[in-house]
Amino acid sequence: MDIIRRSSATATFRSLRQKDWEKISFLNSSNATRNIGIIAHIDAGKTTTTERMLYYSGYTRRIGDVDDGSTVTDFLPAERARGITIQSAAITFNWPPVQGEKGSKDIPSSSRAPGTPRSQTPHLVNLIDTPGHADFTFEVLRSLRILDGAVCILDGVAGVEAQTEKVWTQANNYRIPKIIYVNKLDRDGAAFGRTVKEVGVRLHGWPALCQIPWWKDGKGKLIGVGDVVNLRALSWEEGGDGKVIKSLNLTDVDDAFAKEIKKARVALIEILSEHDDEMVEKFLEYDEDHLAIPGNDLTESLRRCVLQNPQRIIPVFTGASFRNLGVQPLLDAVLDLLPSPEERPDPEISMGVTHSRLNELLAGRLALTSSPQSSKSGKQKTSPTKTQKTLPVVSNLQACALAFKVVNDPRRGVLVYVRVYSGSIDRNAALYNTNLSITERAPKLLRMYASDAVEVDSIAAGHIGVIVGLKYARTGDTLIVYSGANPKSGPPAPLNTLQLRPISVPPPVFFTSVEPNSLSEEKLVSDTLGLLLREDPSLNVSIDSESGQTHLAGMGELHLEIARDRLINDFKARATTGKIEIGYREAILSSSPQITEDVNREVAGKHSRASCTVSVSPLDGTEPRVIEEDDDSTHTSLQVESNDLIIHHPTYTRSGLKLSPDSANLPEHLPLPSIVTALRTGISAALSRGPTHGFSMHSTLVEVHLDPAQIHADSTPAAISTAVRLATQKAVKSAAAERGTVLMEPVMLVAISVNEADIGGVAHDISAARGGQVLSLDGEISSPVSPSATLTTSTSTFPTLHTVKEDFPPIDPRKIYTPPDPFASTDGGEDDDLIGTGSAQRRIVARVPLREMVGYLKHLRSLTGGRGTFVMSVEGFERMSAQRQKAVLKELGGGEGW
Ligand SMILES: Nc1nc2c(ncn2[C@@H]2O[C@H](COP(=O)(O)OP(=O)(O)OP(=O)(O)O)[C@@H](O)[C@H]2O)c(=O)[nH]1
Repeated sequence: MDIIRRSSATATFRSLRQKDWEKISFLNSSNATRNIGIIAHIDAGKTTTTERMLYYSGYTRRIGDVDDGSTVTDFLPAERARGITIQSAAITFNWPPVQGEKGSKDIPSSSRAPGTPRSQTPHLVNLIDTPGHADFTFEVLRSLRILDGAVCILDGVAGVEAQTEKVWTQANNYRIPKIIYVNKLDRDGAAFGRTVKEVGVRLHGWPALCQIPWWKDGKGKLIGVGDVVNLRALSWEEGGDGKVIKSLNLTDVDDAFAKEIKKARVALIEILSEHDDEMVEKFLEYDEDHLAIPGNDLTESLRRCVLQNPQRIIPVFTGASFRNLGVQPLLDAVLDLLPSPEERPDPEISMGVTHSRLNELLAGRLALTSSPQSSKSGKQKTSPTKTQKTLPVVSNLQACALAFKVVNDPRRGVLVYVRVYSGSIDRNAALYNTNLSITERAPKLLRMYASDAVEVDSIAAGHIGVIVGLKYARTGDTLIVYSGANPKSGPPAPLNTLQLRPISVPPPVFFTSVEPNSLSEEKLVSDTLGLLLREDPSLNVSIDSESGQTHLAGMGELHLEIARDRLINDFKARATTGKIEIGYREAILSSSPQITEDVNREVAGKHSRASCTVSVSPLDGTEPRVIEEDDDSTHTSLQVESNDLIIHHPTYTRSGLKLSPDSANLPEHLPLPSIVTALRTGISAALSRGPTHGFSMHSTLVEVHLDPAQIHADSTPAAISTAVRLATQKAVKSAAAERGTVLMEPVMLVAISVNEADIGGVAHDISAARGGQVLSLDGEISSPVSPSATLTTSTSTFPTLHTVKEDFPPIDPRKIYTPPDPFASTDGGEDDDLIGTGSAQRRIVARVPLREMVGYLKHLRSLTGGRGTFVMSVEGFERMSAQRQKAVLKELGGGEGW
């Protein structure tokens, strides 16, 4: 029997000083780095597992506990109070632990002996802990896009839950290699086998069991795991901190367990051979002896399979983090099986209408292809390639990074977490923000260990770090360093529009009012709201032009509750917030004539004037959302939330060139891009309040006809915004006077998991009592979206529910090997049948108006004896019937608006 001590015994990671860090230079190489996320259903044990990772890697001296609020990663007061993770915490540690302090000779070498796994040499792990609650899906998404790999934690009692499926699908969309950790196997009712079969059926991949649970005498007490890859058993001392692991040969464990490990080994080789030719060769090389192939060959084969796209093999590990059992081998698996930044696909970029890949750009091989878009006339046009001739020197592009998270730290100020994709960001570098078109300096750079930090001089490609001192950068912004750029005007076009993997922000569906308690509080409240928006772009702040009231809108009730908590408890803003309500939208039904509005007035002692001509018309949901354009187009199209905006500038190209020497000039201080920004601001304000009920406008096409003669030498952006706002308001009113407006309501795509016995009652309740439309039972979409529905915004965050079948053919659970479950009431065969037919647990997918889903969890629980769960995301907005509209208006106060 061997004792394995894969945890820090002497030095803590934190105790390494800056100069020691520099000495461990291999840790800075990106192939010794893992940027990993932990994804799972709420309460599966992400935070509990992360705390153990920090402890075993030597970063913490005691294990934090979710239940007594002492964890490192859930560090927001609101998170600690609720025991859930709200904000992704990015933390860095190394694994296996660096044992030497002060850069001594104890620091191991980076070189790996042939035939040994990667986990034998120290790596730098950047771990992103993502929230599990559905309201924070956006938070999960923006973390996902910077990850190179993910560990998906499952609750071994509950199995694969609805939220897990959703996040898994999202991770598939980003092509993120994943491994699974089945947690909580110490609990009564733990069902490893059933969970593994659910992985196959619901996550559409073949589970490759790298470990199986070791139950004492085959009964329900978990004492360790069987290591299928290395043919050994690992045990942890009961009640200990888990640092010491005993490794036993198969001859030293009871026969039944040894036999099961061998059975699992055969199954593992079989499944790998189906997906990896090299494994077939190994199998033949070792005379078709499943037990003779060395463990490291299996690890290499697993790695190749995990990196395949699409990923069909899902390595499975197991344990009980709360009992300090199973976490170190999981960390080894992160290094052994998940990719380094260098092994990831070239990141997607966009520059204006061009879509390409970052390394293509850097290598000067930019393929300038536009995303397929159609014109309003429906005609397809081939993509332009003209930008090539104007492409500036790319070798001056010294760094390209994505700000994936902004956090206001009470001690350090605003922290901007970045993932660097190329080059390196050095201290004091001038960062050009391509979303905001501004340059900011990066005065201080940090590497974060949850709430602790080490200052560094630079953050290199492949790494995650923090920039302190940026005043404007927001979550989701792309930051570039371009040598020789003028700090005012930024890098040359089109590099100044370079964006890394942009994600679309779903429309907020709930809102609340925020009222400062006194005039003197107004500034703090507005600054704090500004900061909340920098942190979380899925929040939205608007000011009702009539009542002057501030509205804070978000994705869900919990989302807004947390924002409210942050505002009042964390930032100590003195404000009163209203009830959380559904954010309906208002739409016009007919078009307006062209309306011109002149502004000619004194503002702050300065004379300013501008005119604008605007018309509006309804979008009926069948119109394409974006019209094709290139730098030579004589219009600019933009989207203002769910409304389209087209600015016609017949005498100028989109890039600001005058088409004929005879056409009127634009004033020098107002180039076309500044005018477009001013127009957008004014139109956005006008559309934030509908003419009849005061809800913001939806499905409106606003067309501005820009005549340079209307922009004068004394015009200002503010005057242009005001003129266009007034003109749009008048145009909307005129359209509403013709045929009125209609209310639109958010409609959710809902996935409900229930037991077989409850399916009829729940489906009936959805369609009869809640006006929902059942789309599928068990993931089979019976009918697409209702043809009568006016869905003008499709924002579903799990659209692949519709495509799962074609991407991944169904997996027959009878073909998945699993060891017996100690708590199983039926034998394995019957259980297989249950899972295969979906009789064990059924899933209903439906479209339901959000209004009918408020308080649904409680109702579902009562319908299903507490067993039903559901997830939902916004699918779009739909016009309401006259009857529903009447009911809603009555509820809101007699149809007089608010
Ligand atoms: N019995 C048992 N309980 C566990 C285990 N792991 C976690 N728990 C408990 O499960 C609950 C949820 O654990 P968390 O670690 O907060 O789960 P999470 O996935 O981070 O949850 P969110 O942050 O809300 O997304 C806590 O009460 C933990 O103590 C385990 O291995 N065994």
